[in-house]
Amino acid sequence: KPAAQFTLEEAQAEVEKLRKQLNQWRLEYYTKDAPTVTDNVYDDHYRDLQALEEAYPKLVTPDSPTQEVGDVINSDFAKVQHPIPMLSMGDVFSFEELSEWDARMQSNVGHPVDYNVELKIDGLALSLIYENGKLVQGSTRGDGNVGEDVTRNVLTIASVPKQLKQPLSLEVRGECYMPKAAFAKLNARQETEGGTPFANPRNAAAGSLRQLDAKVTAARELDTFIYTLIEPEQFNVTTQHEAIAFMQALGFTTNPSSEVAGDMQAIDTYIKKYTTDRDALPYGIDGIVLKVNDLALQAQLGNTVKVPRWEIAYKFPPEEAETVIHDIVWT
Ligand SMILES: NC(=O)c1cnc(OC2CCCC2)nc1N
Repeated sequence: KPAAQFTLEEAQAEVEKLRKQLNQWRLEYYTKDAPTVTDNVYDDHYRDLQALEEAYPKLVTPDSPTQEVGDVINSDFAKVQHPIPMLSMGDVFSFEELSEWDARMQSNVGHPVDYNVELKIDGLALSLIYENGKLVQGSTRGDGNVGEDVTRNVLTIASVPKQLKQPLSLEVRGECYMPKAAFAKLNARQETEGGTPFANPRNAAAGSLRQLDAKVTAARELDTFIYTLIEPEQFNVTTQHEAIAFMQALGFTTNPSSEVAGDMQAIDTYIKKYTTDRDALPYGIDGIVLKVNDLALQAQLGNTVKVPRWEIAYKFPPEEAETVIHDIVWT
């Protein structure tokens, strides 16, 4: 029932129940990568707690999941400070909202803006740092400022170049994901060996990358799509589309489906294409990402505390989780 219909006592009891339940689910999700509920169930309970905390602010406690930013850091990993924060993305859930975002951008900037449109790979964010072309560090996003050092695990991922084609010192970021076929094989093996099957490829990728034993990671057939070049001006790269080509030329795996779009018509076509093609892709996507293509303009627009102003994610409606898992694992 709506938060406003709760008395303070009822709200107190409900908030405590929701907080305990959500923190238990967070623990499963972030430290054991084996959640017992789907993301939608988690999100619904989270929104109920948020509504009650808004109605009764004095019920908010520091340990409430609404007060925590980003991933829970697994203390077994060494910590890594990200020199440039790894931000998450604002997201919209309809083409209309996306068009409104675009309209605000165009009026903000005062002239037509080109976007680089990319598939939103459903994995976990990864940072890779190279010195003179040699991979020296791999890390997770963590809370955006402090992540986990997963270098040993990253060295076992075939698509991560250990040595770049040029002896450059740079940082790139991208998505670590588990291809659908690898996910099906893994869950089938989990079933036969009495392990816990993973709910979806994203959880499987997170659980596989954030393994303390790199040999386990090596067996999980993880893959990557790299999409961000840090400090591109150092390499005279001026657009996001160019940055992807530059990183591909160095040996990184980049997603072949990114393209420059000059208007919402082109973006609508892209969204329709990948809404249709989604199930046929060999990897999971949960939407598309629009980025201002001109990197100088991105820098000018800057970021809010949590998300860049120059990009937005359009999220597809959640597909029937059971159907997806059923298609992949048991047919
Ligand atoms: N999951 C993806 O495929 C994806 C995620 N993030 C980004 O961009 C970063 C750049 C700064 C904040 C988000 N691009 C993507 N394609």
